[in-house]
Amino acid sequence: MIHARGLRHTFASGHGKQKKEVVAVDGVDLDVAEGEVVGFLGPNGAGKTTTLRILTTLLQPTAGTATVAGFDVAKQSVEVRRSIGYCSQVGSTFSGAYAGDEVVDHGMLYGMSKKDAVAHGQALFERLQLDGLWRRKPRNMSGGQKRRLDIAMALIHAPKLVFLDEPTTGLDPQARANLWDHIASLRTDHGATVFLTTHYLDEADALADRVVVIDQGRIVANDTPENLKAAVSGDLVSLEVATDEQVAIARDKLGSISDNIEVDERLVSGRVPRAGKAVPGLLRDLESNGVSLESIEVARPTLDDVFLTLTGRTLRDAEAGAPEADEEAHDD
Ligand SMILES: Nc1ncnc2c1ncn2[C@@H]1O[C@H](COP(=O)(O)OP(=O)(O)OP(=O)(O)O)[C@@H](O)[C@H]1O
Repeated sequence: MIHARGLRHTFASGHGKQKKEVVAVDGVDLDVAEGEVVGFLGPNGAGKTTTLRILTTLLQPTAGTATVAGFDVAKQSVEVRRSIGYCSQVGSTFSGAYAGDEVVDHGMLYGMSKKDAVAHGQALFERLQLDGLWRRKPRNMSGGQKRRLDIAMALIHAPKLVFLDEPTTGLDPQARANLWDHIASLRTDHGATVFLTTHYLDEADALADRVVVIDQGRIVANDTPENLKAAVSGDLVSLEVATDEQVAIARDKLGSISDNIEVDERLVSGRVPRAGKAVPGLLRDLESNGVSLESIEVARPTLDDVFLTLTGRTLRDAEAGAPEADEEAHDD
């Protein structure tokens, strides 16, 4: 469905002597198969939106090639646009008309008859829990309803591939969880392939079969959330021992299966690959050496841990260090 090779995009930023080049996307290779849900994850300024805009033909790559739904993004933009649904980060700009009319107009733009657009639009409203809102103006809708309306617009022409740019940004936790259900149903109910950007780790984890991590314009990881977490970080095992004397023994025993032990008073912790397998043996070892535990905790790694291991920075550090976009720069 998506095949990109060596995609690169540079923006000119600043004026006169201050003029410099910002490399937003720096040699991206990407493959997305039919039926996959892929999460494109990275901190602010990593290059997610720029990549997405290239794949949806809104921006020409400075270098590299990409095909989307079998069409070349640089040479067959009309065919690409007809084959995809796109929900941008800012959402649609609504004209003040009724929600239903907006969706129908959008479908007719894609060449649908009015009758088909109304029928499909109404079915989508029902599936996306927008029933009763056909004759409501989008400006009078809640944030979650507007995002679902954006998704209805993106789906009106029944595309087989849907791009969602940060679909849940700005929503409260309940509206986010609700939208997750709808995003998951894009594949199950509509048979769509989904490519979504996010900087929420839990979102990629919950929705995506595969996570592609981008940092400073480059892909730094590409795997299932499970494999990423298992391969890179290991699980965090934290042992709380009963007495000060036991700390050294616990450090020694946990240290035999973990490389980076940390001690905080009577709490001894370290990362252990596949802790589920290693911990029973560790517990026996501790017990036979006279260590009694107050508590033990095993935490699965998060994708945040993965990012830290891959780049040496937390997602928060990475976002704080991202260069500012130049609003006046030209896109292409
Ligand atoms: N129009 C522009 N002119 C100049 N620089 C730009 C422009 N758009 C983006 N950039 C820069 O390109 C880099 C990548 O930006 P991009 O918007 O693709 O990142 P992102 O990963 O989508 O970030 P976010 O999560 O904040 O949306 C950033 O350094 C950004 O400042």
